[in-house]
Amino acid sequence: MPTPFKRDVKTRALYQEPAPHIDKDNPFQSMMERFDVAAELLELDTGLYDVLRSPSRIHITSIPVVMDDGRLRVFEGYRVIHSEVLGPSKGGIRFAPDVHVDEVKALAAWMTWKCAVVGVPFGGAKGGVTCDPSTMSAGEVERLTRRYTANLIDVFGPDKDIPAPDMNTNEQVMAWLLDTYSMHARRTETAVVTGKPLLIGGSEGRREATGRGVMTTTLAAMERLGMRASQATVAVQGFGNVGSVAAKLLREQGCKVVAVSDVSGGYYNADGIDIDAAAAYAAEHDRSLAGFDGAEPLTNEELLALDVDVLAPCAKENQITAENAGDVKAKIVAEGANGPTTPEADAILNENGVLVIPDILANAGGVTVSYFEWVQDRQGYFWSADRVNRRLDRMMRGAFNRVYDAAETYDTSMRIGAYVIAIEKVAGALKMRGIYA
Ligand SMILES: NC(=O)C1=CN([C@@H]2O[C@H](COP(=O)(O)OP(=O)(O)OC[C@H]3O[C@@H](n4cnc5c(N)ncnc54)[C@H](OP(=O)(O)O)[C@@H]3O)[C@@H](O)[C@H]2O)C=CC1
Ligand SMILES: O=C(O)CCC(=O)C(=O)O
Repeated sequence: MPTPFKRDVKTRALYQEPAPHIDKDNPFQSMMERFDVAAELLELDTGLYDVLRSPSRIHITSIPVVMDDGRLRVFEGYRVIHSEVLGPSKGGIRFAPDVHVDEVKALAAWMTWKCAVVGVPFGGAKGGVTCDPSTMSAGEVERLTRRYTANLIDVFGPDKDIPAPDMNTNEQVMAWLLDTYSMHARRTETAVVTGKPLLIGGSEGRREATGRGVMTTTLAAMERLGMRASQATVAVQGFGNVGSVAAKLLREQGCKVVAVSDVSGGYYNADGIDIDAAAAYAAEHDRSLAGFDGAEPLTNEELLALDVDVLAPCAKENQITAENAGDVKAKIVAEGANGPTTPEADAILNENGVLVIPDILANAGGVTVSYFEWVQDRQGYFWSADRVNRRLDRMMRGAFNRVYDAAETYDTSMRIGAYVIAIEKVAGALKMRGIYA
């Protein structure tokens, strides 16, 4: 079995004096650590370095919402546009209690690199609102979404900035966003948002696209390592849009999915979990697996340390850390989530020969089908699920191979290989557009 790429250690701080303090839980710093390694490998011009590390614009907005009990509450919302160099900016919106501006900045930059890695003609953006939707009624979430959209009406637009779903947002939230934008525009503008319902211009395959990309890249990694899907065991952390679909599709490819989890904890069955039953259970229980009896309970920490072939973290940032990376026994880590592995954990996984399919590649299926959705909306011509999935698989395979080859060429990890491809592309476009003029 070939050894995964080893060299992934930053040796000197070329670009910043003094070297920045790295707060290991700050996603933007964690993104920058990887960016620095790739920039150094590319000997990136320091001026370009400064442009690429800085978000183009950060919008922060106060969102007053009348709650069901009549009280007025004010939520804080963000939209960070990291880059528009390759096209209109693109990226999801998340609603979560721990959303903060540094997280959204990191997620926006990851969108820029992700779009460049898979080759979709978008820049990067991300949005978020600090709120806990699990404690809010549908009416409260709708009012929050509509006010957030209205406050950012000049930011969004099919040729400017195009949102999509992320954690705790879904097709319904995208439908409210579309409707609010369209009310202000005085026309129905389907291409302003992706990940919306089929009935109002959504695409076949978008809901499953991120999990599908995780499946495709995992199979490509297995082939490179000489592993067979029919003999592989898998553990998936997070059972939302990304995790549940990745689990289902890997199961369909013959893998045995022995563990899944959500915030209620992990669920383990050595004979393989019935993913359809787990998904049906979660759908009936307010999205939660709590009480699912097709498996034994285990903690999320225990799930990460299971003796499986593939570990797919599909929940949130900073799950594989310096503290637990040494316990990871999987041969492949497929990052369905954004930023699930800290830089310190990366070094440990690399040292232990684990092949990490980085987030900006593994979870890029979502934005790829979002691109297809945007194209279809603009053409007013809609594709079959089969066409969407074939094109998605082709793009994800192509991107996987380019990243794998870049990692070999630079004798580095797939993560740094992916950053190298992305930075080269965005920096090349910047130069071509004459940023220095
Ligand atoms: N949706 C998309 O198209 C894309 C999403 N991503 C990324 O994938 C990740 C998941 O997004 P998505 O599936 O859309 O989000 P969802 O909100 O649909 O699902 C998130 C899942 O993670 C679980 N979870 C949250 N915290 C933990 C934890 N500490 N331990 C275990 N499970 C946890 C949630 O559990 P519970 O439901 O119980 O809260 C839920 O099952 C995020 O990082 C997102 O940025 C990346 C690309 C595209
Ligand atoms: O589909 C999109 O436009 C973006 C999805 C997203 O937010 C992500 O890839 O992290």
